[in-house]
Amino acid sequence: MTETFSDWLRQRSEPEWTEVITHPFTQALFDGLVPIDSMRSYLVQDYQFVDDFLALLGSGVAKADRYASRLAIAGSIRVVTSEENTYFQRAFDAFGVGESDRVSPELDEATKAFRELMQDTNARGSYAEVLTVLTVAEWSYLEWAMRAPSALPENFVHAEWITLHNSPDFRAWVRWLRGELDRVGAELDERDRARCLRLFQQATRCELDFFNAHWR
Ligand SMILES: Cc1ncc(C[n+]2csc(CCO)c2C)c(N)n1
Repeated sequence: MTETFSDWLRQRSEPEWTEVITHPFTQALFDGLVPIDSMRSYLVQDYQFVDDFLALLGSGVAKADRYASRLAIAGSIRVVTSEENTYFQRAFDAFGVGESDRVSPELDEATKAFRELMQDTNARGSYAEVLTVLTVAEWSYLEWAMRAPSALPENFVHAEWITLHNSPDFRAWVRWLRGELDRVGAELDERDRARCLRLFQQATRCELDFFNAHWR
């Protein structure tokens, strides 16, 4: 078989997958044309998303079947809690986002749905299922960001949101994540593969709804 498990999952998540990675929000981001209010609310909601994402990475560390995998996931936790966190703080400072919107904003339906999916997977999911949800979130972001032109928008809030997601380090992390999902997926029986597919499709739908919530 030449088709990998991650390719198999993605192909069965069309057309939503392609709608995510070519979303008009991302095109407007490249052109520096996302209105300030949309970018602000998107990042306020995304910061809440990142909280559960971080918990899910912790679940991956706990559930991994070998030390090398725990180390790789722990390395990504370091990025989310350092570079990525300072980006949010600087963007919030630039937009004048107050404390309550940083810590406990009212959540959009799309944010709630995504958080529930991550929390359920954290509480009940196998290692393969945790990897599935992590892979959708990271791979889809890499794929839209790889479509960016070399000339970046002027505003750092827009420009860094692109470069965070297409840097060589981020590419290497996504490559590792897919390879890990392929490795673990190869051992699964048909029923467990089908469970991963359902989750992959659900997470892709959540990504699409998340962009849509901030786009007109
Ligand atoms: C809705 C939504 N989906 C995916 C990501 C991507 N993402 C989530 S946490 C993180 C840092 C991990 O290295 C990245 C890139 C996002 N930000 N928002």
